[in-house]
Parts: sequence; C-alpha cells; structure tokens
Amino acid sequence: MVFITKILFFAKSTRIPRQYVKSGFTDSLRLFVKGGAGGNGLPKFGGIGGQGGNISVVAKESITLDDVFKANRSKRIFAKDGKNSSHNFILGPPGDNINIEVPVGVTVYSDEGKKLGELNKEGDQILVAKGGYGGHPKNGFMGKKGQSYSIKLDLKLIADIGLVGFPNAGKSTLLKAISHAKPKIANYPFTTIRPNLGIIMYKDLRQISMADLPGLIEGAHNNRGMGHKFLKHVERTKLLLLVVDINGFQLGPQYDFRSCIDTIVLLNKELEMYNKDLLNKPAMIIINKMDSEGAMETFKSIEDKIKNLSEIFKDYPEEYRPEQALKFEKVLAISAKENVEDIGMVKTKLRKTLDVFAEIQEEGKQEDNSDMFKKMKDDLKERAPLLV
Ligand SMILES: Nc1nc2c(ncn2[C@@H]2O[C@H](COP(=O)(O)OP(=O)(O)OP(=O)(O)O)[C@@H](O)[C@H]2O)c(=O)[nH]1
Repeated sequence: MVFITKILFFAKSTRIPRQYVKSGFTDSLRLFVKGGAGGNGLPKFGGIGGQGGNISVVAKESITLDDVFKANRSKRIFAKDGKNSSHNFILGPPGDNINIEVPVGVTVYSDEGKKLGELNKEGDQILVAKGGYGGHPKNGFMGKKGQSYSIKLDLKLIADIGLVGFPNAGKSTLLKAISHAKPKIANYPFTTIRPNLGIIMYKDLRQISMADLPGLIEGAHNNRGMGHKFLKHVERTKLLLLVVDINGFQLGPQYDFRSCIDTIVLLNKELEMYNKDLLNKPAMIIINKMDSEGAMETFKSIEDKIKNLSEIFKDYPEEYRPEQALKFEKVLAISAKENVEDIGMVKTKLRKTLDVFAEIQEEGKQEDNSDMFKKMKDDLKERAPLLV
C-alpha cells in the first residue's frame, strides 16, 4: 500500500518540462495568414453570401514552434471562402475557421512590429485574420475579401526563475543539481546553446520551473555571442538568478580577464542595455565555485560590494558603467558541483523569495523597490522552516 502510494505520489509530482525546450529550439516563426473571402449574395432572392473563415492562433501546452512549422511548411495559411448564396442555400454557408495551435508563451506581432497579443495560458486565443463579409443588399451582394497579414510568432519561455550569467559560471551544473533537467555541462564556454528548462520539486509537491540560458558576454546587447538572442526569455520570469564564478571569467587569451565583481557589474550593464525593466525584477545572485582555492577570501573582499553595487560603478569606464544597480535579495556563496547542502539551501531560499514576492504582488503593495525589499526581509524572518 505504501509502495503504491509512493508511486502515485511520484507520478503526480513529475511535471514534464514543456516540449519546446527539449528538442530543436525555434523561438520565432513568421506566417502569412489570409481569411477566407465572403461568398456572393443572390440579388434575385435577397440571398446573403457566407462569411469567409477566420484564422486564429490558440495556445496549447506540449507543442513546439517546430511542430507549427512542420504542420505548415509553406508558412502560408488560407481559411476557406464562404459559399455563394444559391437557390438551395439562400444563406450561403460560411467558410470554416482555422485555429493554429501554438505553444503557450507566444506573443503575436504584425509585420510592422505591432503587438497583437500574448498567449500565456492553454486555450488563450487571438484572431489574426478575419474572413470577409458575405455579399448582401448593402454591399451590392458582392462578397468581401478576407484580411491578409504576415504575422510573427515570438516565443518567450514562461519559467519562474531565469538563470543569467557569463559562460562557464556553472549555470547548467546548478540546474542539473537542483532539478531533474539534464543539461550539457563542459569546461568550455557556450556549452549551453539553447535554453534548458528544469523543474525544482519539493517534498510537499510544490514545483518551481527554472530556465538555464546560454551565457552572456560583454557586448551581448550588441549581438555579441548568443546570449542576447535568449535574453528575451528572462523577461517573463519572476526572479532573475545571476550565477557568477568566484574566480572570474576570461573568454580567451586575447580577451581581458574579468574578476568576479567585474562580471557582476558587466552582467548588470548587459541586462540594462537589453531592457532597463529587468533591473526592477526580483533578483538573487549565486557566487559559485566556492570550493576553489582562496575562494572564501575573495568572497569576503567583495561581499559588501555586491550588496552595494552602485558604489563601485565609478571605478569602471563609462561604457561599462550601469545607470541603475541590480538589487540582490540574497547573495549566496556556494559550490554547485561539490556541495549538496548548498543546493538544498538554494532550493529553500528560491522558494521563500518567490513566495514572498507572490504575496507582495497579490497585496499590490510594491510601490517602490526599496519598500518591497524591506517587506521581503521582514517576512522572511517571520517564516517557519519549509520542507526541502
Ligand atoms: N570547481 C567547481 N567547478 C564547477 C562548479 N560548478 C560548475 N563547475 C564546472 O564549471 C564548468 C562549467 O560549468 P557549466 O555548468 O557548464 O557552466 P555554464 O554556466 O552552464 O556554461 P555555459 O553553458 O557556457 O553557459 C564545468 O566544468 C563544471 O564542472 C563548482 O561549484 N565548482
């Protein structure tokens, strides 16, 4: 009986990561869509033509943009025309509507870049091309053409936590240790070339999703490296989790060495250059590879600086200097690879932080960031320990 309960429990708690992060990763797709034309009316009998079919996009879980492409290789989608009014059908039958199933998380843009809408949960629907009206007395019984547009489907992952960092900092190692994801890990930069999604599971069945994104590099906002292309995926995460290597980072022998604190300032700058609003998101930072020699001394020497980042901006040349500093709710020094206890601690802190922010949001009390952080700290102190 206990065994069966365990199996059922486990089955229930295993949420399968959305397919779109498992296979080939396409995160935007352009389609031409055309609503059906309206059928002609029949003046002799006052008959009205059928309306042309509409085209909508509908959000569906467990589907990828690749699937959408495979189902529509021509990338041209036409709805059926409405039928003409006839002796047999005075009211011409309408053309069938088409619903294009797309992944949850897609934003639809017109060709001119106008946002037509977001599909954030299963079943959300946006009409993208209206069918033409059927012919009737007021339009001379002539059916109208359907709307035709090019639309862009732009996928942004919806994860609770987004990992941000330079290459090789240990993001994938953390994701693997903390969740059931199996990202590729190697001791060279840019091992991660597409987002990976992991689900962090807690004993009480709570689940939190975490997305690991390809590493950013200096100048990412100018399209250096691949990080920028993927930064859009942190826009919808509830919490930014920066991961930096206590030993710093050097892209290659021909590049400057960046110390740990340099990498934090540079990440701050890259996020700001991409989208200033990201700096107002709740954020935590992990200083990783604390098992390295001399790591604790380095950490002690920079801990205060990390907590008051804006005070050291003046030490950086103007092109690297952010205007606004990231505020970290927590600064956690860990070894993602070597210390299992650290992983447990990160798990607990992430959950607490997300919970507190969710509460604050619900109460609608976040007038400004500083108040928000004060409240978070008070709340965190009051909480009882959680099951991890
Ligand atoms: N000593 C030590 N090495 C670590 C630790 N965490 C990760 N590493 C190593 O650092 C290297 C890079 O780790 P990854 O997890 O692939 O780093 P990443 O940030 O995902 O890298 P990209 O895919 O390039 O963005 C690997 O060789 C890891 O084994 C740690 O806590 N201590």
